[in-house]
Amino acid sequence: MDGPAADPAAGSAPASQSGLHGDHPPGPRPSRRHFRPPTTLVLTVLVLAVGAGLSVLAWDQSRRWLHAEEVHRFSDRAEELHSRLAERVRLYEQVTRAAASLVMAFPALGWRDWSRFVEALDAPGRHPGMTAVAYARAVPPGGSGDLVASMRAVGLSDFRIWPDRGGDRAGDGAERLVNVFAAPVNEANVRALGFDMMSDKVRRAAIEQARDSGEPSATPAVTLKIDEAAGVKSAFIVYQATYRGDPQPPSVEARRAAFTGVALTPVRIGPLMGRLLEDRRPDIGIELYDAPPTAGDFPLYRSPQLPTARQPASSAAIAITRELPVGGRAWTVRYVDLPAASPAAGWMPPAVLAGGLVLSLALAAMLRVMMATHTRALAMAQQMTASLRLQEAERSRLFTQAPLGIALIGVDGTVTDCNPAFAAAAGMERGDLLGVDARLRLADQAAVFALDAALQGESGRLETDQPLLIGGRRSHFSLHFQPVTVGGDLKFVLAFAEDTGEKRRAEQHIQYLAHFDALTGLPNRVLLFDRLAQALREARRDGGRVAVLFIDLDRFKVINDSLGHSFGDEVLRSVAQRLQAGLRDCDTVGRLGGDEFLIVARRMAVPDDVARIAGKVVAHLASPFAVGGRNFVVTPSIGISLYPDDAEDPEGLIRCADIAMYHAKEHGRNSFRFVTREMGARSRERLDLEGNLRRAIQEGQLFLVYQPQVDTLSGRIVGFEALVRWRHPEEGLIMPGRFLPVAEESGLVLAMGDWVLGEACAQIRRWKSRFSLSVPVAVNVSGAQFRDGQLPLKVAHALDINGLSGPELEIEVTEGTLIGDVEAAAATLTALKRRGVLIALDDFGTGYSSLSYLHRLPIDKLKIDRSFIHDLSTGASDSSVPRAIVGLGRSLGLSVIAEGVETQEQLRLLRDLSCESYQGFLFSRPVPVEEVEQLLGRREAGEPVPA
Ligand SMILES: Nc1nc2c(ncn2[C@@H]2O[C@@H]3COP(=O)(O)O[C@H]4[C@@H](O)[C@H](n5cnc6c(=O)[nH]c(N)nc65)O[C@@H]4COP(=O)(O)O[C@H]3[C@H]2O)c(=O)[nH]1
Repeated sequence: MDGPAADPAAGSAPASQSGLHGDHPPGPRPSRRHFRPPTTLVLTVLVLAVGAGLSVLAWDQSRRWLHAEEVHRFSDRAEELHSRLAERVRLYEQVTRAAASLVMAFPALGWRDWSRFVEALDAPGRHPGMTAVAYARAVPPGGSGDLVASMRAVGLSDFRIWPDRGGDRAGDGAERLVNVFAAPVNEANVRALGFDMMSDKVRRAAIEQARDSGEPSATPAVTLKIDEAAGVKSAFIVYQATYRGDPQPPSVEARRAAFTGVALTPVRIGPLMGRLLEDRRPDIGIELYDAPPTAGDFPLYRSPQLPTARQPASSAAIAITRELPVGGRAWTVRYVDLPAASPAAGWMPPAVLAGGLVLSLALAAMLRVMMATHTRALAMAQQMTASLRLQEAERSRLFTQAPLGIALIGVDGTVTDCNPAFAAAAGMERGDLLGVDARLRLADQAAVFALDAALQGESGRLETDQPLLIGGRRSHFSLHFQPVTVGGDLKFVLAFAEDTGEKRRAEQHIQYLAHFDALTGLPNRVLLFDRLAQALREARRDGGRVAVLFIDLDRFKVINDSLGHSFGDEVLRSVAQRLQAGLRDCDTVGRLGGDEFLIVARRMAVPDDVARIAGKVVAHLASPFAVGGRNFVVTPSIGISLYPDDAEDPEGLIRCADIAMYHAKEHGRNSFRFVTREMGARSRERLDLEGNLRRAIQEGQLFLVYQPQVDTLSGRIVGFEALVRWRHPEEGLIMPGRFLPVAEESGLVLAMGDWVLGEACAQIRRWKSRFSLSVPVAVNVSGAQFRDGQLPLKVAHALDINGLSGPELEIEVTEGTLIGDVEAAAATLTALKRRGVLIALDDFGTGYSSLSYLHRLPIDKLKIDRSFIHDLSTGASDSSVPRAIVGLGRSLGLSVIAEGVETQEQLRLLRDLSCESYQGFLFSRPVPVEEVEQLLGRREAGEPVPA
């Protein structure tokens, strides 16, 4: 039935898809060579460097661009300026030419005409720098006198030709060219009249040039005669020759021959340039040279903003040099950009640089932040990858180590993967399971249906008691099929298998424990209540009666305490068996806890039926039990309640039966009682009593009475027994028989015992001092007090604070108190004895055990229980027990006292038995302190006391 062999590799596809069963063991993967990105710092520096480089480039480019722009702008301005300068110079030439034309047109032109002509021209006003428009007449050799005469004739009386060249320069025959007209008329111009132009070499050259060319001709830079006093050199003079006859003779010779003089216009270059530049911002500087300048040349003009020749010109300064034709000369004009004066976008390159640098910095900072973010993201990604790997490994581990069986079943129904838990649940090897067709191998048909449904896309669960797979081991399994789809397509089915067999058994056990008593196997309180409720429902329906029998084992606590708990447990098991044996099937016996059992008896017709059952229980338990090699009898006290007579619900019935059980116990044990109305009331009273007793101890409502103990022969008082009483504020005197059981059950007996001990010792001290009391006073100590472990300490304390040495006090313990743990009892008694107190064994003869332990205990006195004394007088039994006790005491060296002696007859018999002392109503009832004191007083006085 293994089916076709499946390809395990193909089969494991879903597993690898799901990643449940990874091939790789968890742990670090083989390391790979990773591209290590440049560090953030390197990249940042790189970006910063590139950014700075680009910024510098941009700065340089913008600087160049600005420069080009500036050059362009500057050359425009320079060209414009140059053309204006050229225009102005041309105007000077025209004015000169016009003046020459005037002379040629009117050779007889007078001084006044000239002046009018110049005024009309408004030469100095319209032509800045032009100081005058003048005319110098050629004076042939020897002609100077005529000229002077003619000039003086027209009113220029001071006219003379100057400089004096020594009468036509020693007859050099040189032609003179004398300034005859100069307008406007002013002092300077008039002073210049008569000047012989030819006397100056520079001027003569220009004049000859003008004469020979017929064109305007200019001098190089000269100092005008009018400026000589000031020494200003920067001026030039434009000359235009005048001819006789033909205004423009055709040849040089003709021109020389016809030459009559020159019109001239002296021009100061400063004003000329000043006017030229005055409407401009000082953004351009001009240097004017008479010829192409060579190093060290002094310019005709230099703008004041320009550095002087001594100051080095900025190499960066933009300059253009142009040639300017001036009266046949070629001036050189150098235009220089004045960057300081130019507010052009000089800020731009630094701004570009600064901006670029700032941008680079910002970029670098941004990059740094981005890189940091990137690094963080990378770290996070690595962390996530690591955690994903861890998860994957965890999942894989989970799959393999999961206690839940998990299998992956492919769409064709074959097992493609499974974990060890699934294989274990199936009882097969994992390898044998892979490739198996699950639908053919599932043992439970319901599981096959569920798997089919899962392969159709429907999940399903089921529980099965059959093996998981055919041939597998049997248990109880919980199966769950879960289809896994991706995008609506079924990929595989997950099968979860849990072996719940163990769990089920545990649950069943818990269920059992929840309803059955682990010790006896009987139904426990829960199940008892359930059965009782069920029985009540049935009785309600059928009208029958249900009886509840509350069984408590008499003195079981003593058995348990004295013989050990395992012994007690054995007794309880034996009791349980006997109780069960005697009942009908329809009845239920259960254990409520401790030594309490409950019987629920159904279909009771009359109370007698119940009584019969109770009687049977008593009878069944009557025969002795043999446990741990001992034979002993366990008697029950049974309380009975009936439905519907006493109560209608389980709680009520059990409470009633409980109350009745207490009554059975109080009235002789080993018996049963039906509950009565009065019993309920008493049970409530019991509860009230506990509360009141608590208050009584605190509020001092307790007091002690003392019963004398008397010598049987002499009748002398040999001691007293202190007995506690309760004076209830409303109910009056309450005897210990009523409140002691409550005190013992509630634990109040400890506080009460402390009080009794303290009070008795205090009383002894008082009597000792007042009556020289020499007999002991006995105090009863309950079992709880005795087992408390504190008794020797408490006794010592009570003695100490009252200054008692010990023998004044006698401690009475019952035989039952001692037999539980003889060793411990012996230790406590020894401790008491060591403190000097006397020990009396109360109720002696009623105990269970043999008297063998007596010699091991430090006891002083045996008290014969009063039931034996009572029986003595009634003749109910012989005197063998008191006799034996007296004999025992004697043989052990113990004194013996009889309790409850009421009659002379009893006293007589005791004397016969040689019992030393007695106490009882015959001599005195327990009496209050005052009465004791009367007795003591009389005795001290030597009076006889009643005997
Ligand atoms: N019928 C009859 N009874 C006689 C006669 N002579 C004495 N009795 C009574 O017998 C009881 C003697 O005390 P018990 O055996 O120690 O029995 C005591 C004792 O076991 C317990 N008890 C009393 N006082 C204390 C106490 O202070 N502490 C403790 N732990 N138990 C106490 O209560 C029990 C009952 O005490 P009481 O009611 O005082 O009852 C007393 C006393 O009144 C007699 O001639 N005839």
